[in-house]
Amino acid sequence: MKHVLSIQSHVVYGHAGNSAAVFPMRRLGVEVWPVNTVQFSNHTQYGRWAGQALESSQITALVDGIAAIGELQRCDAVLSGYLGAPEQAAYVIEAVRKVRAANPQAIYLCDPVMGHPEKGCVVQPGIQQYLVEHMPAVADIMAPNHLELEKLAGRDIDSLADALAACRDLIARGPKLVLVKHLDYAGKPVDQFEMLVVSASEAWLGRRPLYPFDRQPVGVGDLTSGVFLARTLSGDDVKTAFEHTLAAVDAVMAATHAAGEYELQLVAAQDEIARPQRHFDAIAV
Ligand SMILES: Nc1ncnc2c1ncn2[C@@H]1O[C@H](COP(=O)(O)OP(=O)(O)O)[C@@H](O)[C@H]1O
Ligand SMILES: Cc1ncc(COP(=O)(O)O)c(C=O)c1O
Ligand SMILES: [Mg+2]
Repeated sequence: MKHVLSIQSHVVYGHAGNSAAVFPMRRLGVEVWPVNTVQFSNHTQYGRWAGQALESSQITALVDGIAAIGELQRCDAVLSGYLGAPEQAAYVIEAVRKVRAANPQAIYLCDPVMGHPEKGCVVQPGIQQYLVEHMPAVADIMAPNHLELEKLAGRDIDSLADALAACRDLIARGPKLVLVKHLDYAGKPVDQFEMLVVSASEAWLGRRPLYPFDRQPVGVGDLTSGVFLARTLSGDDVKTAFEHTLAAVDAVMAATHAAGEYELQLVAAQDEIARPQRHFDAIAV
């Protein structure tokens, strides 16, 4: 059994952050230790929410608590996502350091959630800058969306070639692998949703259907990075983990669209998260 320390948001209603990633990872056979950076009534794209951020030092206190019962060396990976305050980022790095000290094989997947003002994804000021400056040197895997890759690269990405170059530049700064959870550029097939995964020696493009939602569901990125990490820990190579992620996330999006729902239908689609019926071949690029 693999164990993931997952440091992300918690929403009471619906699915984003840990509330989008923990159940799928468990459904994929991975044990998850959730640390909640915020506890909100609902995700921020509703435009209003109740709740608050966790005191930053609690991240260290909770990790120390696991070490104190002698279990931290069982941690195989740290996953971080939505943060509630810029101060939390340094504590995430501290948690990674402690986990690696307890288990030198442990990996760190950083989903650099930066927010998207136009879409209504609200992230506190200062978080973006910290993620750009500090996380590439610490993370083994980074999982940006298109906008986050542009911020990490410090330039616009207008083509697949641009995206590949940005991923390779990012790899030169630290991570061994970059998963672009959402790629968007002029000329992309209009009815397809694209993802990309890049290492120093390989690059795969993935396509899955784009569904015509009235309101775009939230938490897709968090689901994507969680599934990819769970499959990677289970022993998949990069291509296999990527193809499983494409298919599992597609199954959730298809179920959500078919149900006419705004929140991700993770429970309804749970069997397909574990064993998707459709398969999407990754394309070598
Ligand atoms: N198959 C799909 N069909 C339609 N929309 C999708 C599909 N998959 C994801 N999306 C939407 O694409 C957007 C991706 O969000 P973005 O912020 O770019 O990245 P991420 O969620 O990866 O952080 C979300 O609004 C999500 O609802
Ligand atoms: C509380 C919370 N967590 C996480 C996210 C990130 O969601 P996504 O996976 O769509 O990037 C959001 C986006 O609005 C959010 O409000
Ligand atoms: Mg995201």
